[in-house]
Amino acid sequence: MAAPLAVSLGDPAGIAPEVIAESWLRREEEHLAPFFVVGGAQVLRAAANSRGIDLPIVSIFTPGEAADVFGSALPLLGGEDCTPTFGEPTIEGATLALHSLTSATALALSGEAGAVVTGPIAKSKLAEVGFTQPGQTEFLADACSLPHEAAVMMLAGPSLRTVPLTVHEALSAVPALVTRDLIESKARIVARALARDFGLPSPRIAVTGLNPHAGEDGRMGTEDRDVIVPALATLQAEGLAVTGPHPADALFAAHARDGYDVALCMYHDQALIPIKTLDFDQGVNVTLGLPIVRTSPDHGTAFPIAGKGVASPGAMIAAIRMAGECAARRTVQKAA
Ligand SMILES: NC(=O)c1ccc[n+]([C@@H]2O[C@H](COP(=O)([O-])OP(=O)(O)OC[C@H]3O[C@@H](n4cnc5c(N)ncnc54)[C@H](O)[C@@H]3O)[C@@H](O)[C@H]2O)c1
Ligand SMILES: N[C@H](C(=O)O)[C@H](O)COP(=O)(O)O
Repeated sequence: MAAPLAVSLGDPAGIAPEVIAESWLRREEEHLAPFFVVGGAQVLRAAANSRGIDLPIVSIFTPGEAADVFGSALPLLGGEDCTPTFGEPTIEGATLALHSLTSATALALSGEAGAVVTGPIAKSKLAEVGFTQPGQTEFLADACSLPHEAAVMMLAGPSLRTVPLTVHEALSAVPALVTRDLIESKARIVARALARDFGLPSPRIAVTGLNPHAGEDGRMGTEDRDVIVPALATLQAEGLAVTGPHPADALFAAHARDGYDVALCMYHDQALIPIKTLDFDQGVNVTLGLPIVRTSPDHGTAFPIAGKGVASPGAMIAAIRMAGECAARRTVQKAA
């Protein structure tokens, strides 16, 4: 049995508290592994109330107590809290979000938690309280003493998996960042992770072109011909099932998606638009390459709809489910 999952609160002014509450409410029908939340009791209660949920919360003092509580109440670890201000992010709330993320990550690293599921944070708000990384992915890399490039973001839904080669970078900076080394290193991490955590021993990796029509033989940009093609040749020589560079505009059609297990895309929106178009309410942001399991819903804080009872809990439920599945698989692997 894997250890319970640690769920970080996310920005308390966003929708994370309410979708976490809804996830606990649906724990049986959604077959969710036991989880506990780190901090934010009054925020969670207020968020639940905004959806008409009378949320039973029980404080636990160690993660090990979570499983016994989970069937009748939401286990909560840690007493840090803040005043609920739905839709209005505050410094107090950002501080709580950062402390919750830090504690949840530490519990996963110690093995007391089987995984960390991160509630969405607002990067710009967290930067005001000392968060220096581009996102939670890089925060987790630092916590695991890994270089940022070793932590690979994958978005996974029922229809599609995508990985952005470059992530939170200005579009103008992307062409220079598309290098053979980055393509080769991320493809290797993806291949290893899909074998380890997703039961795909030889995953088919479709790599997109950077330019329209994958450069049209160099007539619309040369990165595809001069950078991506050689990188793929190197990976193919190593035995990885990589193909491309594929024209990105046709790669996400239903018939095309049957031909690969994951699409390695050149930049953030090239990877995230299709997954959030096809599977928004079931999309999971999973970090590959870490010694711990980390997932997050594909959405953000959604401040404008926080506390209004309209946020879908689907992606948070999917993130918790995937974390439980990956944690259970790693527990079996360790025991073997
Ligand atoms: N997992 C994460 O930590 C994560 C993911 C994406 C964005 N963010 C952060 O969140 C903040 C807002 O980002 P954004 O506006 O680009 O993205 P967002 O996902 O917060 O919102 C995009 C749109 O989707 C809607 N939406 C989001 N989640 C929804 C849900 N569960 N149900 C119904 N509608 C939903 C929002 O109302 C909005 O219209 C930013 O600071 C960004 O950095 C965090
Ligand atoms: N790029 C992610 C998305 O749009 O879903 C989001 O910003 C989360 O990134 P981190 O998990 O690195 O914070």
